[in-house]
Amino acid sequence: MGEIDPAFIQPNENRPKLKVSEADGIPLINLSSDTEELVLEIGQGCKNWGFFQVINHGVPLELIRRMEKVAKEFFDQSMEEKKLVKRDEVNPLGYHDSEHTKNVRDWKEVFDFMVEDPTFIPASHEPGDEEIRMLTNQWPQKPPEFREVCQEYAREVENLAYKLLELVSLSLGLQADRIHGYFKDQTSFLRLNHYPACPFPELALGVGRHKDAGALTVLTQDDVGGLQVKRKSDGEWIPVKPVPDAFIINVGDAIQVWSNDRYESVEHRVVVNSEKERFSIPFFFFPAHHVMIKPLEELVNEQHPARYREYNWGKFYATRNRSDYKKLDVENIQIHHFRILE
Ligand SMILES: O=C(O)CCC(=O)C(=O)O
Ligand SMILES: [Fe+2]
Repeated sequence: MGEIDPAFIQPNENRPKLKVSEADGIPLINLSSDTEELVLEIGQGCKNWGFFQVINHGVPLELIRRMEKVAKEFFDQSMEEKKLVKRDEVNPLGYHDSEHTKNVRDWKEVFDFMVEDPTFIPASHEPGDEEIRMLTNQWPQKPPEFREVCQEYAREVENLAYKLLELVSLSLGLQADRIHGYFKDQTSFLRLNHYPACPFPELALGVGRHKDAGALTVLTQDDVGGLQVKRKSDGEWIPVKPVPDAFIINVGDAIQVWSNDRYESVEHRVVVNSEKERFSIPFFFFPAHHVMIKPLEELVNEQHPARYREYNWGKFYATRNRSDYKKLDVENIQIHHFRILE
């Protein structure tokens, strides 16, 4: 490992400082507290950080262990084996190792699967193209229990995501189930991330700075650390401390728009290190492709005029994804493209 492939090199302004402050303000919330208290704490986490962690979340800990085990076993296999379930132009699901964030290659390999099988999404990002495509998962033969564990894990984390969605809705003064309907025929997916040790941790990132596009992300990480969040108060990159058995939750762009900017989708990134590999498993909670996203009426009034024009979720996501398969010279679509200027 002498030279780094230039595709991985971050532009100067995005390179990580490897010494970071130990500051910690990201709330840790005990989900077994009573609802009133939870709503308050979650509202504060969403408002102040866009991130919080939860414990006593109801996802069986032994299932998380089994999930971590099959993820590690899968990635430990030879490239030849992993490529048997490689993503391609036809099927974007399965294994891949060449994702780009903002046109720089991420130092990671991943395995993706949809929560609903099949899932329906727009065939292309082209605004005029109404064709719909059906996505189906592809599963590796090895390890043998991989598929079953992944599916069981997905159902449990999905339940947690709905519970969190209710709490977030209540914290915005909405009915608990106000946003539920948008997730019928959801386009949610799970990703297993493996960040190998990297000889150039000052030049590359596991995932470049980005915001999550969907509603919520529910992530489990191992004890290595590396996820950093851009602190709202001063723009500093703050590490999200690994807490055993906790899930890290963050608000995505869809919640920012639905909430009419009461909550913001916060930038984050993953730094890698030269000694340890790292594993993480995000669940991206995404609405159905046909959902039009716009500020919720209840949150629009004279003091808070609508800040966004409506946009179609499926097309937004298809456009965002256009640049992560191959390096493409396109601007990443962001919700600010739909912002209504005052
Ligand atoms: O691995 C992590 O901790 C976060 C990954 C992430 O932000 C993403 O995949 O969107
Ligand atoms: Fe993310």
